Amino acid sequence: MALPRTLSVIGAGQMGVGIALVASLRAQIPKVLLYDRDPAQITKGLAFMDKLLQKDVSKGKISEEQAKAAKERIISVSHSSATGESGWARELGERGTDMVVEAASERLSIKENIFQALTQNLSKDAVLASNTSSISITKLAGAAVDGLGASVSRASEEGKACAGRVVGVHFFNPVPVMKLCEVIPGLQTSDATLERARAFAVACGKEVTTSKDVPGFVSNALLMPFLNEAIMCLESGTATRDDIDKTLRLGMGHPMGPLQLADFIGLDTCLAIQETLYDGTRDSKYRPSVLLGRMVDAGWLGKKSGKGFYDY
Ligand SMILES: NC(=O)c1ccc[n+]([C@@H]2O[C@H](COP(=O)([O-])OP(=O)(O)OC[C@H]3O[C@@H](n4cnc5c(N)ncnc54)[C@H](O)[C@@H]3O)[C@@H](O)[C@H]2O)c1
Repeated sequence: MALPRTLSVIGAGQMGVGIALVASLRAQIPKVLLYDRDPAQITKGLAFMDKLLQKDVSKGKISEEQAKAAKERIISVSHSSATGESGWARELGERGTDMVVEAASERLSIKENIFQALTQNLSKDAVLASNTSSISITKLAGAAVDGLGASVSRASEEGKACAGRVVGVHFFNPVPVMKLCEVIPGLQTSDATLERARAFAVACGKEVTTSKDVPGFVSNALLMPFLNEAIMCLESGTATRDDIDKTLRLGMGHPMGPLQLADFIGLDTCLAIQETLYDGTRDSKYRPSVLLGRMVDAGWLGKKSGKGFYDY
């Protein structure tokens, strides 16, 4: 199965940077374009990548040359280098993008706008993948068709072909370390797109599982209620932060406690996933804890902002 020659990663947060790195270092995609609407995120992301590559070199996992080649394959694209509202998408198209992995913030409206801009600017055969943790791939595929304009219906042949190239590729955090990629077909995803997504994940060094397009997919439909229960335990004073995390670490053998894990994922991302689970199922068991909402209101987003349940 052919791998992309030019991969574009949208969003240079903790996931986008990790995906760009494994695509370059492991899958050896010749060109990996990294775009974020916030140029500071790209600068921060590239510096973090350097640190990870140097760590691999010092441990003898890769050579200096491999690290240098991996770095050279990654090209940053920022708002300042692209003009107009969709200038970034035009630039990704002009540079020959044949696969995208969208890893922007977990908000439906953000992702819908991105997918619309992608169909307006990229070649018709480019695979459009999302790293979303919970948002419906079927919905994103619908948004991609809307990008073609009001005259193209979602059920027309053109609409079906466009939606058929949208797929979920859900990597885990930290991407260079975690061995799994969950692949999610939407209702419209073609078999060829699914195979290209799987081949890409395998080339990035991952084992692949497949989940149906349900809110949270398999992974977060199981993980998020667990994290939410831990936050509710803290909220109700059942135990302290340290005792909740210690219980799971030492009693159940988890590598980190649920509150620490929520901090690592990002509390805004956890809240967004829980809201998708709750809205998508209307099942009260998925209601996000009030404390989680308040922490996000306070801007305490976990490790990435320097404060969450722990200080960083
Ligand atoms: N954090 C995790 O553990 C984890 C795991 C698997 C999947 N995900 C998913 O990956 C995606 C990214 O998560 P993250 O943890 O990297 O978030 P993050 O907050 O670290 O990064 C998100 C990035 O998206 C950028 N962004 C926002 N809107 C944009 C736009 N319109 N165009 C371009 N860039 C935009 C932001 O500037 C930011 O750099 C989300 O969909 C999330 O659910 C996260």
